[in-house]
Amino acid sequence: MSGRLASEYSAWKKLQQTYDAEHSRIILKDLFAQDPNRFAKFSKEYVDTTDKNTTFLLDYSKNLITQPILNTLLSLARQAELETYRDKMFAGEHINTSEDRSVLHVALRNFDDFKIQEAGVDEVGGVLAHIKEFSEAIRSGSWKGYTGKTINTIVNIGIGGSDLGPVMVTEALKHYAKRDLTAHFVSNIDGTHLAEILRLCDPERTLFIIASKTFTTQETITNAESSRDWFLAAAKDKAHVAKHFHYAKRDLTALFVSNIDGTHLAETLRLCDPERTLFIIASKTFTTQETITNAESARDWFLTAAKDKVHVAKHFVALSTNTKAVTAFGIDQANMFAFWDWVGGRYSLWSAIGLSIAIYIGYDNFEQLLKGAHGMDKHFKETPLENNLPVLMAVIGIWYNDFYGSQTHALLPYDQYLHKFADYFQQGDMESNGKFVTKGGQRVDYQTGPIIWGAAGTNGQHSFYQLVHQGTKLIPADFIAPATSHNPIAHSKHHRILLSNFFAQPEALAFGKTESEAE
Ligand SMILES: O=P(O)(O)OC[C@H]1O[C@H](O)[C@H](O)[C@@H](O)[C@@H]1O
Repeated sequence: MSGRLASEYSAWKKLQQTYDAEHSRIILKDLFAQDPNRFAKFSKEYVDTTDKNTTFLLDYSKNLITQPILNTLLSLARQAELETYRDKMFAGEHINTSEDRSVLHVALRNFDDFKIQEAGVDEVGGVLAHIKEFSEAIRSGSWKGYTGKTINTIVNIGIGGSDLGPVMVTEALKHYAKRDLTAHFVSNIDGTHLAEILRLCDPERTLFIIASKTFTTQETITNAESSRDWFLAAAKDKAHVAKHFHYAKRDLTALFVSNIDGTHLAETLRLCDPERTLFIIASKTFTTQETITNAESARDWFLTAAKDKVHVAKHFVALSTNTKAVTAFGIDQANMFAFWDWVGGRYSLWSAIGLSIAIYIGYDNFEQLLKGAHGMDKHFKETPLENNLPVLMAVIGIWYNDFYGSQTHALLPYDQYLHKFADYFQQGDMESNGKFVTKGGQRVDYQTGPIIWGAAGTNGQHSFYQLVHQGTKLIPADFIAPATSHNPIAHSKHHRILLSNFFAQPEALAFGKTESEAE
């Protein structure tokens, strides 16, 4: 971090020597056979310091590491001054030297805990109060559109960080949303997928379409049987398992437009009633071509119905750092939700860019989201590297990317709610690591990060896992651990698939099934 090449540190050289000398002997089943305590040694439970009920397990025992390798990886982090730069970041120093900016997304969810000196940090509370007031007005119906009707649809127009974060979180926290949906698709065997959809269905008005070429696919048939059970609990007589149609009974719908291809906006507007739609123009700079073009088209569409420009104020708000461009667009400054240049686009869901989340799931739930992230910030700031979950995941990632030469890293959450997680984290990781020079301007001679990809795990099993498991060495065969008494979770096909996920992408652990859940 000091500007040197990472490959110049002694720890890097030692890792290279270790890899060259030992990697052919690092076989997972042997590591478990040699050490019955491997799981205990290489797993950590996270307990949120502010909410002891918030816990999760990080199991990194199924990675191709030994204690000496992990120690050397942590030495590398120390030689690169990770702790010093972390502390500088939390102190508000301008560690983004190319733009002379601080990097302070942690200040968006701080709740006055860390003392941070930087212009704008003391304004965060005011913006949150604005988000609370506005989101509650939309949700309660006290905010009325230009004909006096309540808002039932919000359309977020934004791209990159101004789209991916809110899309991911509104999907992940859908359970808490004020909404009803129109057409539903169930694929994941994780019961929450079907359960969430059945919550929206009236058995008297629902049609189930069982789509399966073979009619034997386990996930589909299980879901079909559960749906039939649910239906019969209400309908009683099997004779009724015949004709059922459902109709939209929409409450509050959140839609997202990002692509400049006009069909994205056009298809979205088909679902909107101009009298009851709120457009949220989400752009940090308010100059991004795709977003501004879509915002102008949305305004034209709205004015075709509303006629008078004065009504724009009731139906358009902006999330931006650029007051001048927002007011020039015609949005009332009172309806602008500010943030600051120290928020990177990929971290902006925690800022005013999260307005769509707050409206969709309610401000109190949005605040819980911020507090959960703050708990992890505290852990990252205060925990020694040996026990520091994000640091452990990061250094294991370097081991695979730079020494094993793994070029891609799949994120495969088995929870349907997280089906947008890989899309979101592609930007988080790849935009962060997408550099080719050091802080000192020197060209690097190693990989700075993997290609991030992924999907809901169960769905991936029926599309791309075949190549992962049986293709030409995308993942070395050693990664697929056979069942052993020391490795009890590897006793079924399903568990072997879970294991191989763990080998390739440690971050998935925090979000996917834990070992005990898998059992
Ligand atoms: O929010 P905006 O200013 O419209 O920017 C949208 C996106 O633009 C660029 O691609 C940046 O690299 C991203 O970090 C950003 O999220």
